[in-house]
Amino acid sequence: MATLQLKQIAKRFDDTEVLKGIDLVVNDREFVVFVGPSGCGKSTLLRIIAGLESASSGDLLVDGQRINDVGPADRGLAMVFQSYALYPHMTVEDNMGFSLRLAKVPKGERRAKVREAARILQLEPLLDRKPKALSGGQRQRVAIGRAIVRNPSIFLFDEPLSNLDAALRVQMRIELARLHEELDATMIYVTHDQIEAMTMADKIVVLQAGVVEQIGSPMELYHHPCNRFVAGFIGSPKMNFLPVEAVGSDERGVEVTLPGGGGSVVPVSGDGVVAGQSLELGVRPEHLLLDEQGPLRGRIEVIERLGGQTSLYVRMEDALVTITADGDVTNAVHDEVRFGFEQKRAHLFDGQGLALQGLHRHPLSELERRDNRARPDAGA
Ligand SMILES: Nc1ncnc2c1ncn2[C@@H]1O[C@H](COP(=O)(O)OP(=O)(O)OP(=O)(O)O)[C@@H](O)[C@H]1O
Repeated sequence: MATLQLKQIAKRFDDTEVLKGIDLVVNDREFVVFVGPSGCGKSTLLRIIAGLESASSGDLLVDGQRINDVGPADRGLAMVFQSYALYPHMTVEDNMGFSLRLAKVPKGERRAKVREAARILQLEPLLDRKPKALSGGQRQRVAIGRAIVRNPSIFLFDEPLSNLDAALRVQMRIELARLHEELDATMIYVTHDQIEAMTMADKIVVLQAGVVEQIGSPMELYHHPCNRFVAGFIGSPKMNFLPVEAVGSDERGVEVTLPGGGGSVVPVSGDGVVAGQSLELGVRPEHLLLDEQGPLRGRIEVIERLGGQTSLYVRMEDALVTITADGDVTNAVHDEVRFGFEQKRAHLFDGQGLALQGLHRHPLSELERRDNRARPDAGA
């Protein structure tokens, strides 16, 4: 059992406040990913959890016990770093067993634990090798093995895949997901890569400038981003944003004037919206649809064919939008195209960048329901 709770964690380096009161619950066996742009404070937050950095204020609790003053070695956590930090003169087996040797674990027991971790990570044939005779992915697995042998209550990963090439990152992502299943452990994972966050997390924590922007399951964040930042950060290719003007609102939603003069009703709550108000329409590339009758128009600037699907980059009057189309779409660069969008999948953001609340929410999965119950702040 390991539940981690952060209460109002803040961190200052001299005059700079890099974490501004973080509240978070990481439930037992959850895979939680901290994601956000460079410098948002995610590594600092992980290092505070690990005990490598102290919080300026706030409380950290593991299973209800305050651990702020407990040293890093005694927190029952194990951290895997981006730089693998393996000892070059030691074999894989000795690298993996090193912390156990320091802890004076008897040799037989040490060997058994290392062998078991090597089995889980498929490193058995490599136990006698030195790190320099390993590939990047194999070194990273050894670094993970070093954490596994310590049988931590919580695993902490700090961008562990960023030194690997794209293909290996995909493979390691799958292995980490499998590892999470097999070990049934609580894991906290830091990345700036929203695809890693989407594919691995039970729960994503989106950070920006030391503040939590939103916490939710991957699909919760995809369907219901609470603001423009989260909407633009989660999802690939990125969400498109278009300036629109409110005409009015009723029970169907908010009616807006689109760029080019067409109109549309977006099924979101119009509370507080006044006629003439400037808003932003957010539509994901996969929800923009080529349609000769569509209310939007532009000229294709670039076409990216990925095989199964094609990205069209379309220049509108004052925006460049991305449309995800069929792989076999026959359009060419410079074509004028018309397109529309799925209204029920569109978002509207006010002048502060806050999302107007959707009238028709997608049904939550069982996981999301459980997740929301566990979060006292998760009302809507
Ligand atoms: N020891 C330190 N002294 C002063 N400032 C620091 C220190 N460590 C981090 N910072 C600052 O704190 C902020 C957050 O850093 P942090 O490394 O947590 O960001 P991050 O989100 O992990 O970014 P990245 O993805 O680039 O690693 C940055 O502005 C950084 O410059």
